[in-house]
Amino acid sequence: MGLHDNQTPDNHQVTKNRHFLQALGHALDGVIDVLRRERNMRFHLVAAILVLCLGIYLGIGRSDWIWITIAVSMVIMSEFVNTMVEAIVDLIVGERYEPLAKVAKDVAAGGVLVAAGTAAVIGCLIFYPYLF
Ligand SMILES: Nc1ncnc2c1ncn2[C@@H]1O[C@H](COP(=O)(O)OP(=O)(O)OP(=O)(O)O)[C@@H](O)[C@H]1O
Repeated sequence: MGLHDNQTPDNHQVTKNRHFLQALGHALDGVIDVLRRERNMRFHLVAAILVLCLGIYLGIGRSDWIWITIAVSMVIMSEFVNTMVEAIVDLIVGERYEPLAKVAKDVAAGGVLVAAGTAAVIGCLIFYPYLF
């Protein structure tokens, strides 16, 4: 790949994307990064696939699928925010202990917990009538 004027000499881009495909490529890098860095994200993904299979198997209704979609995307988005907060905090404070870094990371992790808990409740409310 040739050196463009929005890249450093070592080929790392540090300026705005020039076109949609370049932006899309970086957005996909972000998705892969979250999957690589976050063990919980891989767990959430497996859980989402299981819910998808169960939903298809039980033939759940259209509005149930809408709720499941909202619940799954809420958990995934919270993992993205959590990873983003961790990266920014680590960038700023590195290995140094900072009480505010702890607050930022703990609150971000708490957000994932709340989202996952809410998704679990939604899942129970949806699947209960089909199973029992
Ligand atoms: N620089 C820091 N200063 C103060 N506390 C920190 C700092 N870095 C991490 N911590 C504390 O250690 C905990 C774990 O940090 P880590 O970076 O592994 O985040 P995590 O939320 O455990 O990540 P994951 O979401 O991958 O499980 C944080 O929740 C926070 O309480």
